[in-house]
Amino acid sequence: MNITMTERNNTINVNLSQVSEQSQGTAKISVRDLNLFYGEKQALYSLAMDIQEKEVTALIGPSGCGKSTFLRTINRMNDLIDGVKINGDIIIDNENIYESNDVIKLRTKVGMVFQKANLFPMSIYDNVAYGPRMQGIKNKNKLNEIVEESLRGAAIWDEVKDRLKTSALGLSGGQQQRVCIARAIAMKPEIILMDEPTSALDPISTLKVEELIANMKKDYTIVIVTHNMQQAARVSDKTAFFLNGEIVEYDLTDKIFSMPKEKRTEDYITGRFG
Ligand SMILES: Nc1ncnc2c1ncn2[C@@H]1O[C@H](COP(=O)(O)OP(=O)(O)OP(=O)(O)O)[C@@H](O)[C@H]1O
Repeated sequence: MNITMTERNNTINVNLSQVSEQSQGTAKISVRDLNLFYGEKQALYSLAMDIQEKEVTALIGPSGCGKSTFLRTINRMNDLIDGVKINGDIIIDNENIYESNDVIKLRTKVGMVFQKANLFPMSIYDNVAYGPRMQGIKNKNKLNEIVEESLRGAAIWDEVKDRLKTSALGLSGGQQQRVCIARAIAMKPEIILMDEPTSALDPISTLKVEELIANMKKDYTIVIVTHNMQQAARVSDKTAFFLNGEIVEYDLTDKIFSMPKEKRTEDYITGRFG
């Protein structure tokens, strides 16, 4: 850590009082004084937030403000980038993920869905069964069960059940994205990170994915980056507004969109910049 204990305790006290207003349910993810540097360039500044269990939390803000960078810290995807330095804490279920070396376990618990569907050039079935097979599950009936359950969970079973053995790349973009969600679900995660999951989709597919997200929150804690403010308003319980690597405001989505406390939030959501 780059900061002394005294400074650090002060920071934590300030941050805890900031987040206490937002905390209502159980925090699944607690972020404390999180800073991230790409080489010399700082991209995240002293972030603090509690993300509640089985809620949808949206991250909004203009391009380059650090939303995706922050999202990737939650399953340590930034560790794969050269020259990244991170300090501060992310606590998931009472465990500081940056103090544990079990990144595989973390990424099983914290699944991710990307902007563009990134299915493997293999069948729909094999795409969804890929992760469970890598975890050592070989039993055919068990795999069948996981594949069906995951595709149902991603609201795409009925559309693909008769073509499970055909190439996943033959599906439409919206269907591929729901198979990506099924692939994430197949790993039985508790948290699902979504980085602009509908930005490459048409409006109808977007609505399907949004409905899916709304249904999924009974089972999962979801954190979603979106550029689409209507989408944040439609799908999320809480919204964090990012600007220049900082969280300007984090609150109930209804409040952020109807009565933001900060002028900068208001300017952004009313389209004055970004
Ligand atoms: N791999 C990287 N190496 C160096 N700098 C990076 C890297 N990835 C992101 N950055 C920088 O970090 C800052 C935050 O980027 P990030 O992609 O997290 O923002 P964002 O809010 O998700 O943007 P967008 O909405 O455009 O996706 C930007 O200045 C970006 O240029």
